[in-house]
Amino acid sequence: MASGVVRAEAEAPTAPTAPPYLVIQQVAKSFGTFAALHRVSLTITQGEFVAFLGPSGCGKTTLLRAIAGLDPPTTGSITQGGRDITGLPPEMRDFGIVFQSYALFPNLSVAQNVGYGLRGGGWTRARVAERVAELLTTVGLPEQAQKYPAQLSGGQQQRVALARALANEPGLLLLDEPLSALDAIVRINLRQELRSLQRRLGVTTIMVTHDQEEAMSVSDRIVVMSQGRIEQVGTPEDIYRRPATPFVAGFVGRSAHFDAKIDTPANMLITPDGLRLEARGLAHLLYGARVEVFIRPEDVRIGPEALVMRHHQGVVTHVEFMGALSRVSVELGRLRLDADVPAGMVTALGAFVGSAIPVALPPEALMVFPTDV
Ligand SMILES: Nc1ncnc2c1ncn2[C@@H]1O[C@H](COP(=O)(O)OP(=O)(O)OP(=O)(O)O)[C@@H](O)[C@H]1O
Repeated sequence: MASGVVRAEAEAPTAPTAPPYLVIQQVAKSFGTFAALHRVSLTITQGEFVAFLGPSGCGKTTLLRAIAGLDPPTTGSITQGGRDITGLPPEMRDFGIVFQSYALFPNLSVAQNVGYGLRGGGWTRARVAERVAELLTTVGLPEQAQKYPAQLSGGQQQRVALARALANEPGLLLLDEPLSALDAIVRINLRQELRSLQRRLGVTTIMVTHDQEEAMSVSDRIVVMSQGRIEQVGTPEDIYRRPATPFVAGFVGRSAHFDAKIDTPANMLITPDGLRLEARGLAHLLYGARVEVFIRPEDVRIGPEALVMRHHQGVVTHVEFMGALSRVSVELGRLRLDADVPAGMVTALGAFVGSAIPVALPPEALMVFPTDV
C-alpha cells in the first residue's frame, strides 16, 4: 500500500480510451450565503458508472440536481456530449432520473407510469405498448404491466421507476439514493441488477449514495465529497487503498487513527507516548513534522505473525465475533487498534481478553498524512 503523503489532484485522470461525456467545470452553488458547492470540477466518460459518496449534507444531491438542471449552479459550466447545458431547463436535457422515493404516479398503472414520458413523442399507441413491454422485461417485471404502484413491493416500484427513467433512451442516468428505502437483501440484489443493466445498455450513470459498500460494489469510479468539495476521484480500490486525504482515509472503510511525528531516520514515526513505527514514503518530511496516521483492521498483525516483524507488546481488550472474521481490539500504550483475523484463528493467535500479545503495524500499511502543510 502506498502512503497517502502525496495529496492527489482532486480530479483523477480519466481513461484515455473513453471520450469525456459530462464535463463539470468550476461549478459552485450557494443557497443565500451558504455555499453548498465550492468550485467543483469533474469529467465523466462515456458509459461510466460513477458514484457520488459522502456524509449527509456534503453536496452530493446539490451536484446531481445541478447536472439535471433542477437547481442550476451559481457559477461554472456543465457540458454533456459536447453541448453546453448549464442554463438549459430539465426538459431540454437528455437524462432519466430515479429518486429514493420512487415518485410513481399512484393513479396510473405500471405500464402507464413507464410510458408516461413517451406520450406526445410522435409514437403510435402500438409502438408505446411495445416499448413499455420491452422496458418491463428489461427490469424484470414483464407480468406486472396492469398493476398499480400500491400493489408492488418497494423493490418492484423502484424497478418501474428505473424503466420509466430509461424509456427515452437517455444519454445520462441519474440515480438519487435509489436503493436507500429498500431492505438489505432487496437492496443488494437490485444494485447488482442495476449494474449489469447499466453495463448492458452502456448508459453513463451517476448514483448519489451515502453507503460506501454500495458505491464500491457498483462503480467504475467514486467521487468522495465533503463540505461541498471533492476530496478524491478514483476507482473503488484507489480510494480504499490509496486515500488522497485524511478525510477519505477516515470516511471510507474502517481504520484506527492516531497522531505522530517524524523521527530519525526519516522513515520512522514516533507517537506521543513514544512508540516508534516504521513507515514508507516519508523521505521529504523533516524531522519533527507532525503527521496523522491511519491503519485498517485487516492490516494490523497480531500473535506469531507479528513476532517475525518489528513488533510491540499489546494487550487484548475485546474480541468480537463477526462471522468469517473476528475483530480483536488491542491496546498498544495509548493506541487503540483493531485487528481483523479469520474467526477460527483467534485461539491459535492467543487472542484472549486481558492477555499480552505481539502487535505489528506493517510499514506499507500505514497511511500517513502531514498535518503541518
Ligand atoms: N434549497 C436549499 N436551500 C438551502 N440550503 C440547501 C438547499 N438544498 C440543500 N441545501 C444545503 O446544502 C447542503 C448540501 O445539501 P445536499 O442535499 O446536496 O447534501 P447531500 O450530500 O445530498 O446530503 P444527504 O445525503 O443528507 O441528502 C446541506 O447543508 C443542505 O442543507
